[in-house]
Amino acid sequence: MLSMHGASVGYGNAPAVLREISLTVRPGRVLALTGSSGAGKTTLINAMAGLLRPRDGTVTVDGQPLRDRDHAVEQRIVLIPQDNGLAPILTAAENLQVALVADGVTPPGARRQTAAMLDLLGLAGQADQLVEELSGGQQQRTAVARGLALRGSVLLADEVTSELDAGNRQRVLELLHGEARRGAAVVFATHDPEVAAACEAELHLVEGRAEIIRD
Ligand SMILES: Nc1ncnc2c1ncn2[C@@H]1O[C@H](COP(=O)(O)OP(=O)(O)OP(=O)(O)O)[C@@H](O)[C@H]1O
Repeated sequence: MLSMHGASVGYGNAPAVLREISLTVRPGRVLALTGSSGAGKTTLINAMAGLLRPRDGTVTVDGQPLRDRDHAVEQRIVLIPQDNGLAPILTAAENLQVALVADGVTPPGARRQTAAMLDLLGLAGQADQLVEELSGGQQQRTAVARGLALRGSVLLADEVTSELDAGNRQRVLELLHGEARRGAAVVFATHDPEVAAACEAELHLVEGRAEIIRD
């Protein structure tokens, strides 16, 4: 269980972007994180991913303070970042295989799981293409495929449908809900009100504070 208690998060000496944030990310649910551009969605996701340490308050995972990104990875907190985080000079398939092997999957197992996951995202034909040669939406789906393949206990998805057409957006949304049904706690930052409305819970960021819209 990932929780924040009274957390303030910011960069350098600038005033905090987020103040007194308290939330719990529950297994089995998709929490939509909404707010206008610059409201702090990525900042909040990065704090939950262990990439940013709160100035005040705490981020805890199963009751233990989250130390850093390595600790988050150990706790199976998977991040699909806004800029996709893929290695551009590897193929789509290699990006998944490298992540799976690093996670302890055998190479043949990683190849099988990669093929199945890329197929699920409609990318079977792009498996052997370099990421830098894929379209923005194909890269975004590759990043989603990699994030899903890692089967996290917490899945943090930062604006992962922004470049997708309606059909693929729906497909990714269904897959994120599928992760929740598997038992993961899913957090999904989005600008899209329709996408947010399809999530069980919603947290809206405004002026550095978090308002619970649905819980
Ligand atoms: N690395 C950084 N250094 C300093 N300030 C930053 C950094 N990253 C973000 N910020 C600032 O933090 C605030 C929140 O940014 P953030 O990216 O979290 O918003 P967001 O809600 O994810 O926006 P968007 O929807 O446009 O992606 C902004 O004012 C931004 O300028």
